[in-house]
Amino acid sequence: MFKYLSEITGPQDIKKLSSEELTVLAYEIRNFLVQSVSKTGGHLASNLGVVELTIALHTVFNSPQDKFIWDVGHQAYVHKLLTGRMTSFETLRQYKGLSGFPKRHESEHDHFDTGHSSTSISGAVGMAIARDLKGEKHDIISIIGDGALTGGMAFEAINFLGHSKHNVKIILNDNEMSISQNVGGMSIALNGLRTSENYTKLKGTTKSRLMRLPSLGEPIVSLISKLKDSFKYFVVDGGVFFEEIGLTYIGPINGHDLKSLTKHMEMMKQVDGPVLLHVITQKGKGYKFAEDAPNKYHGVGKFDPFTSLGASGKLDFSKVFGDTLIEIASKDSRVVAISAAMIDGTGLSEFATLYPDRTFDVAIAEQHAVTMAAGIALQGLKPFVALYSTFLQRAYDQVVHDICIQKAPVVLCIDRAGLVGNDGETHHGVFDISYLSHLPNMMILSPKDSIELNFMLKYAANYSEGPIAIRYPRGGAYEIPTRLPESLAPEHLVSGEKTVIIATGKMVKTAIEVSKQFDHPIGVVNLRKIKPIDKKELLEIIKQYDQIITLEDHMISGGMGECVARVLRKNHIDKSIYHLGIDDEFVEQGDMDELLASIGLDVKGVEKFIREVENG
Ligand SMILES: Cc1ncc(C[n+]2csc(CCOP(=O)(O)OP(=O)(O)O)c2C)c(N)n1
Ligand SMILES: CC(=O)[C@@H](O)[C@H](O)COP(=O)(O)O
Ligand SMILES: [Mg+2]
Repeated sequence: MFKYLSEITGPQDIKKLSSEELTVLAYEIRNFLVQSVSKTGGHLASNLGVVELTIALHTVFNSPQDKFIWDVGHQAYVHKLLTGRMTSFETLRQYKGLSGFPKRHESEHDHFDTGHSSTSISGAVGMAIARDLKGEKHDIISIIGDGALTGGMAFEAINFLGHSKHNVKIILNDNEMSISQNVGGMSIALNGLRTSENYTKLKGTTKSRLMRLPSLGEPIVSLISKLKDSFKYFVVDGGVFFEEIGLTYIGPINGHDLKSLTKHMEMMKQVDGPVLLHVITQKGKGYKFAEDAPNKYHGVGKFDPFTSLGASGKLDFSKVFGDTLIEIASKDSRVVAISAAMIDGTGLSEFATLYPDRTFDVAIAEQHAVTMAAGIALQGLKPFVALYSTFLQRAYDQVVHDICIQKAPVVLCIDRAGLVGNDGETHHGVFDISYLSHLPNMMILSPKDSIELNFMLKYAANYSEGPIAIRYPRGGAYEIPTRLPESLAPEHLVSGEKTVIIATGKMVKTAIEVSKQFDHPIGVVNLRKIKPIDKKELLEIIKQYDQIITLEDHMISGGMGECVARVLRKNHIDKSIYHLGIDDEFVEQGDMDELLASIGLDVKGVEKFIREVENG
């Protein structure tokens, strides 16, 4: 069915194909991607946009000697297909299956693991330094999107590269999209290049323009070094920003024109120094539904390829957050929302429509988001910063230095806390309690269900003593039928004997299920305020038990359990305490239930553990 694609075992097979055959290959790849991702879920739209770009890379460069670094890495599916991994696609993002991101352990063609944005240029510069010191000769190519280019790290790397002058190639894949519309001054500047008269003309005349260039190889090298100043305006009078900072700029070029891509990549190959090729692509290219709504097809679950994805409409914790914030903001004009390129994912879309002047999407700039929130808070407004747990890792120092030390009353709304599932180790939010709980002035809340999340957000809106972090999980929201929350003190949900489980967040639900598996009652406590722990109330509850099991989908080290153990130690309570959570390992990808089972945090695993403890 896939005449050319099925025959590709590695880049050497692509190099044998004629330009006509490569065009058919591109068509087959798009077909394959839509069919395959519709069965597994995955990052579709970005990959549809880089089909020709990736074919051209593998035609011009020699992987694995030449090394590609894919920024974020969610767009590396085509690269995986062209490097012998086609048959693994049925396991994409599944437990033990093909990763949705580049993985060094997966292939000799993957050289740098990614998942978080804006790391590729720094990684490439590092590899170039090593190459040069070792006296090796090969190319290192960072492929970075216009969204990822908004991240501070990318600027830091370009700043360094502009003066270090290492031979690093950067392909800027500009599709005008982050997950949603890309935002920011850089995005406006790129738009200037895209819409420049020369590029508009060039789109139709690439061929004739290129014909006027000298043939590739030595002549172009000398042309570049002799005519550096005119070369920088080679295609359009643009790219000045990159040029002034010290990079050679080529572009913009049409990223769906294979011939043009190949010629310009050959050209950039000749440049001995930092060079950026600006490629214009369309996110979702070739699949109408994704072209029309690239944000909906950025990351998808399983879908029917013949019908459009419906609006999800499902009530997840992000939606509970967004809806509650709208309710709060309607009564409190101090409330503003901040997102770092994740308006949709964090449930802020509706808020942004209702309150455009009070919504700030700062692009992929978590550090800036946090410090900006401190500035807003210290001037008497109430910023709610919605970030995924894993991406807040970027802004650790800003949380310490700008929020905690100044006691800025910022609300950190930490979405995707705990395991996230198929994105795997780069995306699990399993470190936030550790990196927040040791910070003076920080309060950490962790709702057991959607009712508690609503309650905590309202509590945070009225709290002005300092920062509050509220962590909640990825996925469907639910309510556990208990009393409505009146306070944040530990909640003794199930009374038991001998053994009590102290759980937090979504693991409270698991603990309740576990307690039902026993003939004798097992106690359950909902520790919804992790820091500071209301020790009087907690000690009062646990005095009736002999042993304590703490349960969290977070690292054990620095996690909730260790916070509880510290309270016991400080108060000279000598009871057995066991911690269930994630041990000293990165948890891989997979469906959530599978992952929880694999690390013993499902109902069965916790039950087994308690039986072992109880039976000595
Ligand atoms: C530090 C960080 N923040 C947020 C994200 C979430 N994220 C993943 S892809 C993406 C958009 C990237 O846009 P771009 O680089 O232009 O690639 P495209 O999807 O357009 O191909 C975002 C915000 C991330 N991976 N890393
Ligand atoms: C690649 C990336 O970082 C995001 O696209 C991420 O995969 C989104 O995760 P959610 O599906 O949880 O929003
Ligand atoms: Mg983009």
